[in-house]
Amino acid sequence: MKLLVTGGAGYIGGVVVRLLVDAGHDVTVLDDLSTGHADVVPDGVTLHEMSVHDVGSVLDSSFDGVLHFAAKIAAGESVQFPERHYHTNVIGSLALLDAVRAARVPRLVFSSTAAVYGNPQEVPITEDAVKAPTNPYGWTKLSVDAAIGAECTAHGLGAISLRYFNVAGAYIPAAGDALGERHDPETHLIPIALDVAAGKREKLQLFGDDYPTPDGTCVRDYIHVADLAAAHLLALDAVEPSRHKVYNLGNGNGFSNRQVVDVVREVTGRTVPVEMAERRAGDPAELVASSARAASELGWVPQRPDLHSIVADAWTFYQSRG
Ligand SMILES: NC(=O)c1ccc[n+]([C@@H]2O[C@H](COP(=O)([O-])OP(=O)(O)OC[C@H]3O[C@@H](n4cnc5c(N)ncnc54)[C@H](O)[C@@H]3O)[C@@H](O)[C@H]2O)c1
Ligand SMILES: O=c1ccn([C@@H]2O[C@H](COP(=O)(O)OP(=O)(O)O[C@H]3O[C@H](CO)[C@@H](O)[C@H](O)[C@H]3O)[C@@H](O)[C@H]2O)c(=O)[nH]1
Repeated sequence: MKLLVTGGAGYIGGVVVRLLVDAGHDVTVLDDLSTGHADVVPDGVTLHEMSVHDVGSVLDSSFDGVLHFAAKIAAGESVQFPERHYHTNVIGSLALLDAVRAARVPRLVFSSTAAVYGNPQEVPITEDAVKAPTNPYGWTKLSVDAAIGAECTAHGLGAISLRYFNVAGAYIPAAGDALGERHDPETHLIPIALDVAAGKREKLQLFGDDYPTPDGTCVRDYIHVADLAAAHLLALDAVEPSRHKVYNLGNGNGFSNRQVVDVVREVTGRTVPVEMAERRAGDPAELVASSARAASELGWVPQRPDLHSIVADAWTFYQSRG
């Protein structure tokens, strides 16, 4: 298939691009490089360095599908600067839908998120659970999911929203460069804890220990970036015209922030000094996925569900970067 990948120079999009190219697809990347890196895009893949707001100048009827990763991603930032998230995630995605409609592109795979659920009434969270985001980031993704659903009904688009839980680890291929998280500034728990383990930061601040969880810190479900990326290829094949399908992607195992730090200590063999800090505004207490629907309908089976292997791959990548 001829595919456009927005955000394909980013952490997750970059791994998906690699898998798509390996599977023989003809891939084009659109990315403004605001958080991504041009060197992630493989040789032979065209990179349009531009904003998703201008995607109409790139997309034409020769494309068979779009995978839409380009977004602002940090939930905490979205509380402080909601306008950034609405501008990129909502207005940018609406520009994409306009371009998809104009060019009659038949397939869309969208990066949605566990953040659409907010504080769940039950865990694990199924796709039918109540959606009550606790931060603007989650609201932007929920509103785009709704816009995509309406687009499919009205105009025949076939789309899949993949609701990722916490993506972590690195893609370590047998040949070629490894791909991992390179956000600047970094906001995610695991790469920050690795920075501390490596001595690049003095200590890790843990945001809140008074949540209604077993040890008081937030609980998340970590999914290996390579497992997550594999789901996108399955999704491309599962798209059906005029339908919008939604799948949660996680391992179904919750780890508290303290437990994550313990795993980082075990994997690295280093000390990770921790300092308790205030809650980070907008954080839900617990996000753990039921991915039963993705298993039964997409045939998706994570190959690296163990948090130790996820952190070990992140650490291998971290060390490879010196
Ligand atoms: N990382 C996670 O744990 C996680 C979890 C759930 C959902 N997601 C979603 O997955 C997607 C990818 O996340 P990621 O972790 O790879 O983040 P990332 O920041 O590494 O990648 C996002 C990419 O989009 C690009 N981009 C941002 N704004 C753009 C714009 N206006 N126009 C064009 N390109 C733009 C960036 O340069 C970057 O390359 C996002 O949509 C995010 O919301 C991520
Ligand atoms: O220095 C830090 C960084 C994070 N945390 C905590 O660690 C947990 C996980 O935070 P983080 O790694 O920032 O991820 P989330 O805020 O859970 O969000 C990620 O996972 C969501 C899906 O669950 C995605 O939608 C988001 O895009 C992605 O950033 C939260 O309780 C944070 O408060 C700390 O305590 N200290």
